[in-house]
Parts: sequence; C-alpha cells; structure tokens
Amino acid sequence: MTTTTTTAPVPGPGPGPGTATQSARIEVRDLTKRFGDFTAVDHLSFTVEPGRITGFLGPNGAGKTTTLRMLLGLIKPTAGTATIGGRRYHDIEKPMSVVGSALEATNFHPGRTGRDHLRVLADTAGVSTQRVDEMLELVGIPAAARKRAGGYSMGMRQRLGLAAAMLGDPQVLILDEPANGLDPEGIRWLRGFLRHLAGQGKTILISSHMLQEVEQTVDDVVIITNGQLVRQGAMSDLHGAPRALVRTSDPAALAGALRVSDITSSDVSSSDDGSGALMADTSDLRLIGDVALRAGLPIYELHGIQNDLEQLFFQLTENTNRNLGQPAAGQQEAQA
Ligand SMILES: Nc1ncnc2c1ncn2[C@@H]1O[C@H](COP(=O)(O)OP(=O)(O)OP(=O)(O)O)[C@@H](O)[C@H]1O
Repeated sequence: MTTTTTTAPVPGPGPGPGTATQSARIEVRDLTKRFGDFTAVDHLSFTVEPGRITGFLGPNGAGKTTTLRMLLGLIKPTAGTATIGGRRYHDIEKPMSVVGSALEATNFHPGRTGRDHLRVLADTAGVSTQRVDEMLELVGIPAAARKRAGGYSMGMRQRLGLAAAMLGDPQVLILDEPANGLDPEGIRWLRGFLRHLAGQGKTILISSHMLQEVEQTVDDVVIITNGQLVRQGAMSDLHGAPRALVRTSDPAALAGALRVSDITSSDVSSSDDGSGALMADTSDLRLIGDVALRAGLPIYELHGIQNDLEQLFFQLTENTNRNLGQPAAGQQEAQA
C-alpha cells in the first residue's frame, strides 16, 4: 500500500450541537440478542470511557459485531440497552456528529470514487465538501480517493472507512477490526491516529479478535466469549504485577539482600542449571542490579517479565469458545 501518512491535528467543522458538551460514555447494560433460540449476546454489560481507547475483544463468533450493531441501532436488542452519551442511537438527533462508525471495510460501491462516496455521506449529514478533502488528507489517501473504490486494497478501504466515520467530527468512534488489512506501517499510523483522537477526549471503541494486535494501542479492554463478558479493565492489569527474573550464583543471598530493600522474591532455580534464579516482585531492574552489586553477587541474567498475553487470551476465551466445538443447537441464520 502506498499512502502518505500524517498525525496532524484532526480539524473539526466547528462548534455544533452534540460536539463539545455531549457526554460521550458508551454504556451497555444487560444487553442480549437472540437469533431464534441461539443467544449471540448474553446479558452483556460494560462501559467505555471518553479519552481512552478501548479494545473490544473476543474470538471469532464471540458476539462483537452483533453488539456493535445493536449499539449503532442496526439491529434491535432482544433485551437490555446500549447507549451513547445516555441515549440510544435512534434517539440521537444528529448521529453523525456524535458517533462515527466503520463496521465493514468492504461496504463501498465499487464504481464510485472514495471521494464521491464521502461526498454523498457529507451531503446527508450537512457536512462541507472541504471537510471531505480534509478527512481524506488526514487518513493518508488524498490521491487514491479520486479512484474507484472497487480497486482499493483492504488497507485503503479501512482508511476510507475511517475518513467516513470522522466526517461529522463525532465524540465517539466505533471501529470494527480497524487494523484488519493494514500493513505494519499502517497499523503504526492507526495507533498514532487513535491516540491523538483519544487525547482530544474522544471515546474510542475498536474490536479485534486478537489481543496482541491491539496490545500496544488500547488503554482498556472488554473481553467477551460466547456473548458474555469475561474481563473488563485496564490493559496494564492484563500484563499482571511487575516482576523481574534475575539469575545469580547464590539466590538465597540475593533474596535476603532484596528483602532489606523491601523487595520480595521467590526462588525459581531449576535443577539442571548451575546458577540459581529468583523472580523478584519489581520491574526496577536497576535497583536489583544495585542491590546485587552491594551484596557482591554476580548477575548472569536480568529482565522484566510480563504475562504471556496470547496464553492469557486463550485461557480467558478459547477454552470455552462455543465456535470451536459443534455448532450450538438451534443456531441458524435468521433476520434481526
Ligand atoms: N443474523 C444472524 N442469524 C443467526 N446467527 C447470527 C446472526 N448474526 C450473527 N449470528 C451468530 O452470532 C454469533 C456472533 O456473531 P458476531 O458476528 O457478532 O461475532 P464476532 O465476535 O463479531 O465474530 P468475528 O470476530 O468472526 O467477526 C456467531 O455465532 C454468528 O454466527
């Protein structure tokens, strides 16, 4: 993909209803969606805060898109509520100025140029043509936008979708798998772009079926499987408490020296290794090094330890994933 990139400030169309003062929290309460007797979303509750990027995570078929579609008023919940700034999507007066969304990157008329596509949307929302060009510039496809969308790469469609979502300068952005199809440079660009928007106080919810894909992008996570919440919280909590592995000649002596500095540790030496090892309850590697030096102990290895996120995600979701076994009884295609 050859695109220009920018992290320039995101211009807005100026003050208007629903832009500056709108409370922009997303609240999902006891949300349930059944298709026939198959429950796609099951009493789901979570909150997404302004000024933060929240990853909405779960394996394929977990119910993410179904939840987002209810949030955006595209399908009706069987029970429960999904609100943006305290209102259901249908009750928001000028929705494009409150919430921008990109649910499917492929959903563009192939014969229409990217720019024309945005102009049609802009007309509907009462947004200026100038804003269309600004948004195309902002997502890095000003030249490509004059070509037919049918010839776009997946990454270009993602960027066009993002430009469309941003047209009304919404307080809330809801993006379904926005990193899908982006090359590494594109993913880095997207990360900077979303971080900038979150810095402006916008509420950003992005879905993904891979925790690692969004690990460096999101502040908070909402993890679901089988339509149910399994975890909500800060990304930093998923990494677990800070720890460090230190390998030395005399782990008991080092553990004692660390204790004097109020650092607890546990012996993780393995019998087939001549040296011993400690797991210290700190991420301050320099402090461990200083303590070892003062105690006259050599350090053979020293590094911080984080939870294996892939393993954690697997434990939280895949082990119970309904989609990995036989299809749930009664599951069939049905209209919303
Ligand atoms: N209209 C429908 N009729 C019947 N079942 C449906 C319908 N829409 C979705 N489902 C089912 O609901 C479940 C959740 O689907 P959904 O698309 O919300 O999952 P997802 O988490 O977005 O998955 P993916 O990561 O693969 O996009 C799936 O088992 C899917 O087959």
